[in-house]
Amino acid sequence: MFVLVNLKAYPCDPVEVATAAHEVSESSDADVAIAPQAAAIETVAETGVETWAQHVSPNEHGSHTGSTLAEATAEAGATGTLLNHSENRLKLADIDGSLDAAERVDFDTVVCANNAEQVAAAAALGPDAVAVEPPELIGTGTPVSQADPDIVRDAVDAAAAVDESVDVYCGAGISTGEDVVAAEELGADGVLLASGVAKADDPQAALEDLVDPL
Ligand SMILES: O=C(CO)COP(=O)(O)O
Repeated sequence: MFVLVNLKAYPCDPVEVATAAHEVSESSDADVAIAPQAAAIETVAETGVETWAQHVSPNEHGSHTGSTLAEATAEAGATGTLLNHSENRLKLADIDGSLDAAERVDFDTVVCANNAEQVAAAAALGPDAVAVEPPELIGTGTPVSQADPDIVRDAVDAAAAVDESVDVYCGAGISTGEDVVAAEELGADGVLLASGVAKADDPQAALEDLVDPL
């Protein structure tokens, strides 16, 4: 299972979380990656953990003040990017443009979506993976696999109907190893989570618990 920890804009120590994630990834069957704030990509990548951007712009080098370029995040050490997170929704054309930008630097890509219909649309754009995250469950601690497992099943079917090669992750409310196993049993290839690790008193223990049953 792929475990992608999105640090959002939480006030955690990204290097502490990344160091723990690297250790847990090395000593378990899970692949754990961290998506920190853009400004922390370099220090996070230096820990050796797989490092992702939370977003990249469709823009290339040029007069684009405020843009987070795929090229800049790649130079800092990122190897993948989230796109269209529910807290940073994009227009369809911008998702497509950002996927092109990600392709320029050979990034892995995950396009987030709220439901199966959006998963199908996102899968049609050709990312490596889509992630279904019902916004109403984000940050609640109630996992989508428990609140409405059909959301995950339907997302898996919707992505496969469009493109079998697109992986499906699920997220929202995931914080325990039991939640990760439930996601796997529903057909997900990975999980996307945030507060269960970024807001934990002991991020290393939270990460160990997440991958323990895998
Ligand atoms: O938005 C999420 C991951 O990108 C999910 O957040 P939580 O894990 O805090 O519910």
